[in-house]
Amino acid sequence: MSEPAPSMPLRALLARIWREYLSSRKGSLILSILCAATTGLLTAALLKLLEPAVNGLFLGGDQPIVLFGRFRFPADEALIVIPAAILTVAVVRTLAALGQAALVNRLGHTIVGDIQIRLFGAMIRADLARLRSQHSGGFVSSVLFDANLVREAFTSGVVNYTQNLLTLIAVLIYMGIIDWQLTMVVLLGVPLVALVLRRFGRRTRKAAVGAMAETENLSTALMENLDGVRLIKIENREAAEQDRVAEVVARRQRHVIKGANARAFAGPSSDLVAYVVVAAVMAYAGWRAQSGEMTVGGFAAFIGLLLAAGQSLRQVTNLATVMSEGFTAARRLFAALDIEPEIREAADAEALPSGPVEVALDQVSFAYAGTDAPTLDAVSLRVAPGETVALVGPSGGGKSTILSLLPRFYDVTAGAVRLNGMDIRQVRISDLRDHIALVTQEPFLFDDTIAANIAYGRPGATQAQIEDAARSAAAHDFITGLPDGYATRAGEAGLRLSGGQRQRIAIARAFLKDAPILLLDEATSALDTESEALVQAALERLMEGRATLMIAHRLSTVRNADRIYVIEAGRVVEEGTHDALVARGGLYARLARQQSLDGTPAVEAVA
Ligand SMILES: Nc1ncnc2c1ncn2[C@@H]1O[C@H](COP(=O)(O)OP(=O)(O)OP(=O)(O)O)[C@@H](O)[C@H]1O
Repeated sequence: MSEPAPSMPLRALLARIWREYLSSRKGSLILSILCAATTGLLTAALLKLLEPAVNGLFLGGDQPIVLFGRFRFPADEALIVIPAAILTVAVVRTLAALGQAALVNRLGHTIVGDIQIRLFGAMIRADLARLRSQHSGGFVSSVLFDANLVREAFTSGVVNYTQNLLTLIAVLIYMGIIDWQLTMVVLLGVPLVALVLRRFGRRTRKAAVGAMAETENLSTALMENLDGVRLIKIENREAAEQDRVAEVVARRQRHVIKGANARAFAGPSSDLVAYVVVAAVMAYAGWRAQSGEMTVGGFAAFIGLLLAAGQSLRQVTNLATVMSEGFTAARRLFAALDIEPEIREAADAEALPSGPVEVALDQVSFAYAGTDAPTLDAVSLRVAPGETVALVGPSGGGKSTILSLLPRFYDVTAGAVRLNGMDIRQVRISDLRDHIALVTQEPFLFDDTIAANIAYGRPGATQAQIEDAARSAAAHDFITGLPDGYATRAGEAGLRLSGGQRQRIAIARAFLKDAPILLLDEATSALDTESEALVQAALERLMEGRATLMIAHRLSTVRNADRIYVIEAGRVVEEGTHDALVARGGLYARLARQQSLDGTPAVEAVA
């Protein structure tokens, strides 16, 4: 495992980026760096041509023209040779620049795609506990924004950096060739420019960190508002929510503006220093030209090169800030990618053979992370194949928690959940989940066709199998009445489907999955009486032959259960059939009386 990403030193960070994202694309990367290097060197070469151009074209004379210190031409060919040389260098430079752009764009965007896919993979495989503790806005802003910052840093950043750094080096070398003493004067100005830019660079980085955090807050606020839109409307809180979002936008803006200003001010400030250097060079060069130690062409080329040096230095420092933004984003991304799920498959996990399954909780205790008191305390229960077992009891007692332990959404803290006697931590996770169908109070439908929603757990199912499942779930008739039947998109229809219809689609999904264990989490409690009757009948067909564990608040739905466990404050306080528990006169009998199931009139409803 790599070291924790947020504190990862730069070298380790670069090594990891190289290993995971760049090494497999070595070819493209090297080619783009070569193109960048060519562009950089030829930019300097174009400026260097100013020297023979001015000397050969304007000052004339019989001196032969020397290009790049080695190609000699007679003086009378100057009018042809110099433009031809400029054109040749310019064309090659343009081709290299185009190649660089195309390669960098492709490389960069493939890397972004890679990061986004990995982030999504990490998110969807993360423990439920972690997903619950973090708002989805954070994941969204990582996937959409942070990944792009990394792209900027490691493609355009690295490649443009190389280009400008090489231009800078080549320009300084050419300057040195023209006049080394003058070049020394220039070099005195470099640390000054670097100092100015560093100062602004630090401000940019700080702003980037702040902006990233606020981008996360903004996506969280947006998603929260969309999720809670009904509540917002019913409470007339639109304006208040807009103000809340405006605050986040303003906070983010402050960071973004600070960063943009730091970046924008860095240029002109370093330009000022550069012009001070140019002024000094002018004075010194003029003095040297007067004493005949420098040609006019040399002087012109020198000034051209000097301006180019300033430009490249500015770019290099600008890119340094882009890269540091990228590093910050990469550290955040790696930190997110590095969190290992705690629910892991044992190395020697075994397959779970298909067929009927007996479920048993054996002295199970459980505490949610970060809570002191255990949520479940030594709970034991069992469900044989074909049996229906109900969990009832006061709100917050731990019934839903028991259901979450079966598919290993959470792992027990003590005791064991067993299937046919096998501890579920010794079973392959995919096998375990293949054996369980879950129907909840508010079934989730994807924005896909009704058919695809039913077949979600069995992607290879045929249309006939899907329709069979829908018939068993009493859903076929209403589905065929939809505009496009089974091909109707649930996203569009989702809003039109009633709670009972959505529930029956979920039941059809469970029929098709045909798992031996069925978990029902208040599957009928959100329905009206008529829908409830339809759904209840479908559920009863679904329960046949399976080990069913159901939670119900309305005791009318559990009176036919083979066994009822009454859960209070994380413990099983009573166990038995409806009649036996009513006769016992304990908590269940009290709940039954409140719901007038024992023949006496209702006193109060149970929450
Ligand atoms: N993700 C979680 N993190 C921390 N505590 C939790 C979490 N989920 C539930 N709890 C706590 O665990 C206890 C049991 O909750 P659980 O949802 O299992 O009860 P329940 O019997 O199903 O309640 P209800 O009938 O109201 O659905 C409650 O005190 C609840 O606050």
